[in-house]
Amino acid sequence: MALADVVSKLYSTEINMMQCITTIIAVISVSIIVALTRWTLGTLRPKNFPPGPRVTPGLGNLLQMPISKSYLTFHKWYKTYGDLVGLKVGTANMVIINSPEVVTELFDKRGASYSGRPYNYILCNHVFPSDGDKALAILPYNSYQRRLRKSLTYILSSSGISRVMPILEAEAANLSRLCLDGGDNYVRNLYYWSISGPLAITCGKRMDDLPGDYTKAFLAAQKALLDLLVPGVAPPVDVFPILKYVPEWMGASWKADARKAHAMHLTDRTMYLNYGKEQRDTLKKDPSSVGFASLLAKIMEDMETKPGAPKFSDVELAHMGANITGAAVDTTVATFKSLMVFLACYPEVMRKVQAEVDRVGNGKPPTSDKLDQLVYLQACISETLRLRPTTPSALPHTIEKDDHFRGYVFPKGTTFLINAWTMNNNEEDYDRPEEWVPERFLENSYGLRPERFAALAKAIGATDTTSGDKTTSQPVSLGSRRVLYTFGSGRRICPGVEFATTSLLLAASKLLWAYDILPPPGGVDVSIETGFEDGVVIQPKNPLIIPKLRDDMRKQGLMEDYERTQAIAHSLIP
Ligand code: HEM
Repeated sequence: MALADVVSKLYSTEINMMQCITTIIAVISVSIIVALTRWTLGTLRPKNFPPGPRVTPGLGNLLQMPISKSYLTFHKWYKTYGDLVGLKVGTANMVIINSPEVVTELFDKRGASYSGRPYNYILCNHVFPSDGDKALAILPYNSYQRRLRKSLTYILSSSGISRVMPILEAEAANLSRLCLDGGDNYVRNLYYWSISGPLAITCGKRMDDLPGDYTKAFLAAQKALLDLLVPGVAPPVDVFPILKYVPEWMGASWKADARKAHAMHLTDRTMYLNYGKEQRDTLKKDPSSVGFASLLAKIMEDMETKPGAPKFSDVELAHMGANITGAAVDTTVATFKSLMVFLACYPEVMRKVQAEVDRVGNGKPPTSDKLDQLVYLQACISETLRLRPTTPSALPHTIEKDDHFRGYVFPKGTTFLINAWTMNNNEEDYDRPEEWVPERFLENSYGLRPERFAALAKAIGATDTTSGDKTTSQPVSLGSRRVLYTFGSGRRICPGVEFATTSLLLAASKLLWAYDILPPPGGVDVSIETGFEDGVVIQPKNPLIIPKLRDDMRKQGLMEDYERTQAIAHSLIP
């Protein structure tokens, strides 16, 4: 080949290469422009979407999204925009619901569509990566979620609560005994109490039989998980999916954190499964040796003996036990801490509660069969859940298909938040909503302004039976309106409502029978801005109240109550 031919060939190859590179660059540039344009358009407010703060193209409302005490910002937005506030979180659509009527219409009446959960990439892919390996609270609304939830009725329905009541009572009596340390280990004791009930009823193991540092291990695992949910701490991979691909060595340390959380939770739920199997084996060998079959042992028995019983894999059973405890502990402890702080802050209310528990207990700590007589204490718990709703925005729900409401359009996949904070602070509904006034729940079972309650009752044709003796107010249903929205609503409403309120009533009544609740040395701060933590649940920054024995006779009374209830619990779970 002549030199000229070689040069010309090389030259034309170079031209081809150049053309090729230019084409690739052009294709990449066009793809980036298309992707950016689509992203930017996706961050704009959809047509007929509820009003909300102005969006920034490319970011939506991300710049305005609060990362701390979000409910306070949501409340300001409610005052500007009303019952429904529409937001763009990146390209995702979010609607905040601020009124009970809208919650009823959407979550309750249209529950079949409004019961999904947003997909959380970190939890679903890294912490709980395999199928069936998912906490109930994050499962999509599907047949497995429904089967799992239904199985909980064995311990969480009204009859389930009666079944587990002796165990809950024993754990409440134990909390009173632990407080004989004068409050030195108050927070640790609260966790011990709140873990012990769910643990015993799900897998048939008492806390006393576990290694001494289990509370610590449990809390470390909870923290590892919750840290991955706190905005600002965890990276927003659901908003910017590209962040998923950032390798660990380039700063994506959340991947290591998620692995750690996965390992800790795997150890925990394996423990539940093994204890459940242990109890099932014991029951098989000698059914009379155990008085109470735990949730896991009962499901295993049903799977073995009843042909049509729902089937669960070992992974699913392990999750079931551990998840119940996980969902119960932080919420119950936070509510209890808030209740005690309010009682310490309002000694006159504490005295009224003590008068009630003394009357009901008749010389002893109140027993579980008298809980319905603790009307004033129940009012204090309801008022605490109103003023400091433990989960102020509940958990998000999503819709599977487009929907229309009041002229608005909600595109498929929109996330909805119940803004319990705003509903609980609504001035039209509540007299002096910013104050802790348990008496409002004696006026009527909803704690509403009397005239508001009467108007709502009239509107649905209900009869007010609360007039007369205010200390024995009869619950009057206001149709489908819930007393409070702190536990969410619709088909994903907290299944542990009765368990939580029963545990709180038991523990608080026994504690107040035995102790005065004194404020910590520096006093209590009940201001939401300065006195309460900024986290996944609302709880006091300084919960360290001082339980002071009312008199020495009460020590004897609480010890007798402890021994009596322990003997019963021990006969149920030896
Ligand atoms: C004061 C205590 C508690 C509060 C404030 C609370 C609050 C909530 C809220 C707001 C939800 C989401 C509801 C929704 O999506 O509409 C929820 C879900 C859940 N709660 Fe509770 N909870 C408490 C105690 C408990 C207890 C004691 C248990 C178990 C014994 C429990 C088990 C669950 C479970 C399993 C879910 C997930 C339900 C599902 O996704 O279908 N909770 N809770």
